[in-house]
Amino acid sequence: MLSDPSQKYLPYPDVPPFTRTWPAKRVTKAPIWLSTCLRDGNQALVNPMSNAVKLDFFRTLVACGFKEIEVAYPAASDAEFNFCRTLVETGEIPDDVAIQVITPCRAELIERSVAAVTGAKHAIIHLYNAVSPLFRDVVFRNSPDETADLVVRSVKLVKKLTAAARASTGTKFTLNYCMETFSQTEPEFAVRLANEVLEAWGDATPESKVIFNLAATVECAPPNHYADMVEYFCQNVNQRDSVLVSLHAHNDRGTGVAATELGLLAGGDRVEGCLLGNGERTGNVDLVTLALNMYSQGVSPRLDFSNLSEVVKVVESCTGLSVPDRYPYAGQLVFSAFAGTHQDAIRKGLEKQEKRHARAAETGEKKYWAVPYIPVDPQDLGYSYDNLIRISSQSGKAGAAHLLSQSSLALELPRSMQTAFYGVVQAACDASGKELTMESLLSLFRSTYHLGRGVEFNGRLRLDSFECFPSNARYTRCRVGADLLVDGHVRRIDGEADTPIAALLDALDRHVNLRFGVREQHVQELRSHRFAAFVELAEHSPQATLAKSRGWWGVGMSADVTAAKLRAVISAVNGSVGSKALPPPKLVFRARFEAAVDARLDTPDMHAGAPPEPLPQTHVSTPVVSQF
Ligand SMILES: CC(=O)SCCNC(=O)CCNC(=O)[C@H](O)C(C)(C)COP(=O)(O)OP(=O)(O)OC[C@H]1O[C@@H](n2cnc3c(N)ncnc32)[C@H](O)[C@@H]1OP(=O)(O)O
Ligand SMILES: CC(C)C(=O)C(=O)O
Ligand SMILES: [Mg+2]
Repeated sequence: MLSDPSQKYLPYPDVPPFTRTWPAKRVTKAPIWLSTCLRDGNQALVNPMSNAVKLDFFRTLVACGFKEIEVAYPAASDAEFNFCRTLVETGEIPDDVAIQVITPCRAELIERSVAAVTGAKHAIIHLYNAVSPLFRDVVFRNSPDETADLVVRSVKLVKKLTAAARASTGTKFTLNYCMETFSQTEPEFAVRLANEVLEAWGDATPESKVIFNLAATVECAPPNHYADMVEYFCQNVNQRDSVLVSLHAHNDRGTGVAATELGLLAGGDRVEGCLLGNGERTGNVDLVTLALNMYSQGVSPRLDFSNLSEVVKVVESCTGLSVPDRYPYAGQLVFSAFAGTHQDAIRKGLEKQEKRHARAAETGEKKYWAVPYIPVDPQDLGYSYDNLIRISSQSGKAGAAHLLSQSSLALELPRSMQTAFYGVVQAACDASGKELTMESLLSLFRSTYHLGRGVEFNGRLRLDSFECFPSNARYTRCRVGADLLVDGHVRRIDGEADTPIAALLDALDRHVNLRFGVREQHVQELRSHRFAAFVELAEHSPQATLAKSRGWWGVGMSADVTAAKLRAVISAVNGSVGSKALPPPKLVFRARFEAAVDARLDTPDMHAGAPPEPLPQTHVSTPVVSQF
């Protein structure tokens, strides 16, 4: 049992009264982004990055579009200092990118930090000290006045050193003063410090602003509190138009992103954070999530994550950390649905959207994204739709049907066949307790419907070859003759009816003693002039009507539509016979039957050219011979 927290933890204090406006606002433009992956992120790693690795990371940040990058804590080590010098001296830094370095309020460390970046086109000196009561008391043992004095002295030193460096090299310097632990500091004191900094710096203007970094160094309150602190600061700091308010959230309560989003509503102009939320403890705020949250609201973040998996790879290999599967946007599983009703909605959403986009292309309207459960188009981030739907025991018929439609077979199963196949899929998933991959799904489909590799049947019954003829002069009846392999033995069968399917069923009845009726049938035109036929057969029995007796679906594919249908019949029959013993062949007066048919074909009408009526199911205007 947890102990009584009211005896141990203090809730966050109230912000002094002010006119709160942020709840009614919206973010309509991207902030200035500052990546601190190479500093705040790096200082939190078990094994900090080498300079070679940092350089790779730096290049990735530039490629993503960052214009401000914190590259080091130069006073920490020679390596950190040298990294800055390498960047400055080798021309690695694009002209439109400013590098930032951080320094505590200690004279010798400030000097080293300014020296580290002198010569760059634009450098930002990030000066920090913790200012909350706890830190003033415990770490610095300073009063508020002593704290302010330390800050003012340090700012003046930065000003002096940067002015000299600018005079000798032309480097443009910007001051970024960070109140470490800002979110736990008395709001009035934070404003006082900022105003003293503005005075000490002296020349903040709208063209050359001072940055105030308002750090939630440790996230100790809900995001609305951070937003209140930020808005209070924005409303009370002097020279607001000469100030850039920078947000620097950590994620101790898991709400770093929320705090930053609310902080932006509250007046934040700039955001500091790390790609994918690396950083001490639970990390810095994640810039990928923030940027893509903005993107999915129709606001350009002005950062490029169109190849997000590449960014993930770089971050993982540079930091040695791994991105969890459920991580927003970047995780392996975030664009995958396993649950049946989600899959159904996604499938319907994609279908409907395709039609909507086709109409929009004609009318010139915008092609908005609106797919249930998928807030952002995975293709925008460089992913395909291949993983959108994955099959497990939690999936439904729509999921398996979607996968089949996306598979190499490209089959669009009729709705009631989807339900039938779903039962098979569910049984397989239940038995294995695992995901059914696309490959396993295809092999389950092939074995269920007795489709061998390629086009061959692998059931007990197999059509080796068949002929289909019109059997009367009006083309309203046809005859099917076939070599049927039954358990490896060829039986010559033939039958007659008004469609090829019915004629084959007639032949099966006559020769194999199997009686079926057709409950449903569908034909799908596939790519490259091929057809898929789906047929549901039901056993004809004196006891049950067709509608009530058990059904078996079959599927057949061929370049010949009649062949596809007849194969579908045999596929369904194979499902029905399973391993049951087959009835012996019936005795047929074959010679007499054939003679009768031949006689009919030989009627004068046949040659006189009476206008033929199309057959109801298929056009068999000339004899079709299909070899399997
Ligand atoms: C929230 C953040 O991310 S802040 C950034 C933190 N990052 C780092 O610390 C990484 C790099 N740091 C380092 O390499 C080292 O800490 C150094 C080189 C900066 C300083 O090293 P040391 O001189 O050995 O000091 P140490 O690391 O023990 O720091 C503690 C001292 O710094 C003081 N200090 C801490 N922060 C600050 C600050 N912002 N400004 C001035 N002094 C500070 C402490 O009060 C303490 O002083 P004390 O020894 O007089 O009591
Ligand atoms: C020192 C500042 C910038 C910081 O990293 C923090 O407060 O979290
Ligand atoms: Mg930090």
